[in-house]
Amino acid sequence: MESEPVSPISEPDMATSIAMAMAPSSVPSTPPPQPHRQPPSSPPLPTPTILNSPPIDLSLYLVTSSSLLPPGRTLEATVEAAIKGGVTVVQLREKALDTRPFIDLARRIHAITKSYDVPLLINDRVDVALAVGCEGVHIGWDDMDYETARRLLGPTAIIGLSVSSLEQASLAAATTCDYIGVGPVLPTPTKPDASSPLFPSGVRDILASISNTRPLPAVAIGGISATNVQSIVYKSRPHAATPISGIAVVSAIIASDDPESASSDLLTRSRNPPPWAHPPPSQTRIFTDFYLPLILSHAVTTIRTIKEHKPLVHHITNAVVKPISANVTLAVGGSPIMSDVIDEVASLANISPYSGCLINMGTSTPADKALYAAAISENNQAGKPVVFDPVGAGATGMRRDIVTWMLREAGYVDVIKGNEGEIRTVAGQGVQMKGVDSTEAGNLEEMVAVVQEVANRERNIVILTGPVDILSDGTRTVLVRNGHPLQGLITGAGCALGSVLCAALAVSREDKLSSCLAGILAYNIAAERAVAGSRSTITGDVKGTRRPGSFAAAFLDELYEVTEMCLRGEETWTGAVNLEFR
Ligand SMILES: Cc1ncc(COP(=O)(O)OP(=O)(O)O)c(N)n1
Ligand SMILES: Cc1nc(C(=O)O)sc1CCOP(=O)(O)O
Repeated sequence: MESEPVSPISEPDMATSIAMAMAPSSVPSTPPPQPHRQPPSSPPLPTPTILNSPPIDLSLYLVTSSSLLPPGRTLEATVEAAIKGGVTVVQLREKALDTRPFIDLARRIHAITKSYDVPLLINDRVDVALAVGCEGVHIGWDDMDYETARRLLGPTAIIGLSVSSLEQASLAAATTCDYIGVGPVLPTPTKPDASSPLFPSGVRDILASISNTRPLPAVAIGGISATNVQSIVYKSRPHAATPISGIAVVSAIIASDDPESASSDLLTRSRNPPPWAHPPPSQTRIFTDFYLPLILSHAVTTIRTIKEHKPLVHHITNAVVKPISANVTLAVGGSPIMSDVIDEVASLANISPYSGCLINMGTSTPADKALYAAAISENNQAGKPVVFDPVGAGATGMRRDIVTWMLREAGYVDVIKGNEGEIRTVAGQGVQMKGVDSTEAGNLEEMVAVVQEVANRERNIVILTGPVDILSDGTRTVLVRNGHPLQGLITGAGCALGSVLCAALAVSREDKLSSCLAGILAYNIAAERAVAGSRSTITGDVKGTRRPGSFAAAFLDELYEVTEMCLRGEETWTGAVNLEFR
């Protein structure tokens, strides 16, 4: 995250005494040690007549709430520990305090923040900020209006505004405020009167909406913790617009028994790209017809790597498809394990350098959410891929709720794979599925647009399976016109594709779209070969089929054959590939 310089404030001079009171504090001659903090990026302002505030480092913004302190801890000790851990701004937000004790507490906290050269802002109360002489305030839309606050506090004070909607973003951008607090990102018990959660995609829309008028420095706030911070920072980053400058938290630091470690952990995670992040487009394969030979050659290499590394595929899947999923995983060279035990997910995510987790919602109940959350979190932290199959997503309200929760709150899934009805549901369209099978038959161009939209929103890979499979990472899109209708007549053939995708990503994640394409191609060409009949490299037989029962067996055989060819470096099977790049 980059720290944005604050725009010049062109207010007229204010009453000197007020401005003096709000001038940034001077740095003590011998500041205490600051293990995680960088030196201030510009010297403190000598007089209040200078109209430019120094840049504020919003990287890790602590908002206080004494009511959340663990028993025996003081706010003073917590704030100091948090600053030592890397907090760059402190906001005193003490809703229960009357004016006199609020000012007393603010003076004590300011003495600490000043000694570390960290700005102290006061929540809502311009009068308290003036009384204490701290660096500024944070105000919402029910508090004193911005222009009055600016007039009282003077041009050099830091003033932040809350933003919960596009409308508030545009109002804030029309002021000379120094930053915005955008939230709540997720539901949070810390602020029961907060408006509806924005989720990372809402934060992204807000940042994008002001990017052409006034790209204000922004912190995301609400429900942010060590486990979700990377996902929030990653997913909230807009394309071609300034990303958030930092994160603001209350409970993740204030309620911690070790606020110094909690702060340094949050700062490290928020600054470092998550292990599952997409590489920039310049580092991924170019998807055009010209590069087809390279794309196919890479597909062969990916499948060969599955055979070589035998990745563990942790299936959290429905009972109906477990046998075919295990058989398909074995046929492509992976190692399947079926486990729905929450206590095992951490071990399974870390058991091997080559592993991944497939979450299939076929027979989900709300009680499974804890298992899904743990599996996603452990695999995210281990940098292992998660493939999500939202089976029957549009069939019932319960399934829709699980899907919404999975994508908004549970963490990051690398791939969402589903049929048309499922992907439309994930996109937020009010599709009513009759069961797990898609009854939609939309226009291809529109389906391509839906896939691209969800991939952009989730910043992951989205795969819509059907007569034509559509894959996209939001930037590159490819249509696969391979496969056979008999695949639709075998229970679990769709679900078991998730096993292959997971195995491919477990061994090759530098370009996730290419890895998924490799898995789909091997899978669909195997289906075509099962119907057409091919000469077995093992027995020499040629035997095709047009009936589902024998197709199931022939399909497994061909999947094995195709992937064994890859192991030998043979690319002939790719001659049947039929792709269209968009
Ligand atoms: C950094 C930051 N962003 C938003 C808020 C919310 O402020 P507000 O809308 O004034 O609500 P209360 O905090 O007063 O409940 C904030 N405090 N800090
Ligand atoms: C103070 C505040 N403002 C919010 C907003 O959406 O404007 S959410 C919030 C509370 C954030 O607390 P926690 O980090 O414990 O979830």
